[in-house]
Amino acid sequence: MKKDRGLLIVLSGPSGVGKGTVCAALRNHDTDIQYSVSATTRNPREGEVDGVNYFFKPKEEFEAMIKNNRLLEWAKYVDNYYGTPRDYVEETLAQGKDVILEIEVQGALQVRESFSEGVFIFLMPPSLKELRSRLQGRGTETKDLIDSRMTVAKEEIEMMNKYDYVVENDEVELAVERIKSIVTAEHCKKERLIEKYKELAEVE
Ligand SMILES: Nc1ncnc2c1ncn2[C@@H]1O[C@H](COP(=O)(O)OP(=O)(O)OP(=O)(O)O)[C@@H](O)[C@H]1O
Ligand SMILES: Nc1nc2c(ncn2[C@@H]2O[C@H](COP(=O)(O)O)[C@@H](O)[C@H]2O)c(=O)[nH]1
Repeated sequence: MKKDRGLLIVLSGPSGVGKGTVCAALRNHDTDIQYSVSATTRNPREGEVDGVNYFFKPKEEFEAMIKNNRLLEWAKYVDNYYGTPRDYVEETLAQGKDVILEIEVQGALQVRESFSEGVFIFLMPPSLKELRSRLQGRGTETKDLIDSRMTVAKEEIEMMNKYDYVVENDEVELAVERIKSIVTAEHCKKERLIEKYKELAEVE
């Protein structure tokens, strides 16, 4: 029997809302979701590992990836490039496995053009004050960079109506449960199942 394609899940939300934290918690649940590793030109943070957190690339190499169509989407975000390697996503979906992309809004809108059947989730902070406090608490950016990220955050929040679902990340485990429920519901959508059960509907 032909294997169904996996579901493409796009998780966006302002920097510091907790996308990485929620995805890390989701990995502790038995979901079989695969995680795409992005490429970026930004410098690694303390503890980040090349090939695990990101593929860290020099600008020229990233631009070559764009030119050679090796990215499913890419965007410039606060002075650095970020992008999703195409092959991993396409191969994993073709194997019937779900893939999650943790990306900002410009990239998500590009993905929407080629994967309209994907599920697009926007993670929301309880408030802007809490968002700033999470960014400050993470301690990975200077005050100026936090200000730049907060400016982009407000623009991104204005785009939440472009998404299929909005999930508040008030508590990590609650956000994880909400995302798991969305994924389960998407798997039960009739558009995904009509083809699979077509034969059962035929009269004997
Ligand atoms: N529900 C939550 N309550 C309190 N703190 C949280 C919550 N979720 C995440 N955090 C904290 O907020 C900070 C930012 O989280 P995280 O790095 O996961 O955000 P992000 O959205 O992935 O950011 P970026 O887009 O910059 O990669 C971290 O210090 C994390 O521990
Ligand atoms: N369009 C894309 N955005 C991405 C990708 N990988 C990460 N991101 C987003 O960039 C910002 C900043 O990330 P940080 O690690 O420097 O804090 C954040 O919103 C990420 O979600 C990608 O492949 N494409």
